[in-house]
Amino acid sequence: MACFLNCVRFDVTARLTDKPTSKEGSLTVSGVTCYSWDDVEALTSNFSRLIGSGGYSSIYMARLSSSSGSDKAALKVHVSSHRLYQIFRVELDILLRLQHPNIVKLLGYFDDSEENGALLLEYLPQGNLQEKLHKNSKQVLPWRNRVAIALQLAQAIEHIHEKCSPQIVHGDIKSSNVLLDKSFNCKLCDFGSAKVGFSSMVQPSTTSPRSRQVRMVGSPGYTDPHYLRTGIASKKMDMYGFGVVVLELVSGKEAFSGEKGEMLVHVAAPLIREVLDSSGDIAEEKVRRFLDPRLSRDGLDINEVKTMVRVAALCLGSSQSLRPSAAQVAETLVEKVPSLSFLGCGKGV
Ligand SMILES: Nc1ncnc2c1ncn2[C@@H]1O[C@H](COP(=O)(O)OP(=O)(O)OP(=O)(O)O)[C@@H](O)[C@H]1O
Repeated sequence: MACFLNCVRFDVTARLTDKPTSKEGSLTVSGVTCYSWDDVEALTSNFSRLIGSGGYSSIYMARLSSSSGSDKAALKVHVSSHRLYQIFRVELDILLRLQHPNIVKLLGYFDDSEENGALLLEYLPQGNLQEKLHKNSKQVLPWRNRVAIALQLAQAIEHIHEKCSPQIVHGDIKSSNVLLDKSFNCKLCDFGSAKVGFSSMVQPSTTSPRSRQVRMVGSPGYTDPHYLRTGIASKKMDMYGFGVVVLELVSGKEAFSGEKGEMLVHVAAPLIREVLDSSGDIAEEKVRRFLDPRLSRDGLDINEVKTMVRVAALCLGSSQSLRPSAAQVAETLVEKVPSLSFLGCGKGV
């Protein structure tokens, strides 16, 4: 278990490239603990339970001892490589400065300063949104949770885009990067592709083809065509990914179906065009046809579904400058989706 040898203040305004001041033993800085590799092995009972995996990492169940017993946590171990170590550092540096109810909380980390790194994160028992929507057919995510997730994701994005300094572009908004707590609240995770700084547009920080290959290659079905053309990351690229997630929430369809070789943005293209070409009004019958057939129609307000489709369409527009900001999206949802009143933020019916 971690032993607390020291306690120092960590300057959260320090440059993102700054490293923590000590690697010897466990060190707690602003509530975040720096662990040794022995600690990591103990926390995960020697990596005995894998709970998730991604392109660059494996995620293991961890247990932290507390006064009431042991609390669950998730340990994200990055693939050991000098090249991929940079991705770990980006994610660590960003999570060290982010605190938001809808962003996954960093509890601790291991860093050998060369090629190995691991992040200890709060454990989210409902897993990721992609699995919840597309892989678990028995438990259908109710409509009000879907709109709540859309709002909370918009608020998380608004936080990184507007409310922290320096500002952050996430760079990989997708449903598998939205984790869910026991009440299905959204927690945005995976900041390994993020870009930091600048106001609205962020050039790739390195231009060598090798490093660009590692960073921000995008996920099928979610990548902004503007980014694919220019290689320039921007806040509006996050809004594009957000638009795809909203389409998934409404339709229950995957962003990219490997089986059909089909992208959701293409399936939804006629609907999106209709929203963008008209003043925003969409035929109810088309919206109903697009809606997830597993959702109960009882008491479902079709105007809320229209609002969600409209929001998605605006985020997916080809002109980046016309896409709404996360703050505008959050405002629209609060204004026009009465179901959100259960969160204490909607306008109510
Ligand atoms: N804190 C957590 N609690 C529960 N499950 C988690 C947690 N963090 C990650 N996971 C699971 O592991 C998966 C992969 O996590 P994450 O996206 O952070 O890894 P990655 O290697 O960065 O993935 P990517 O391929 O998207 O870059 C998540 O989709 C989720 O299912």
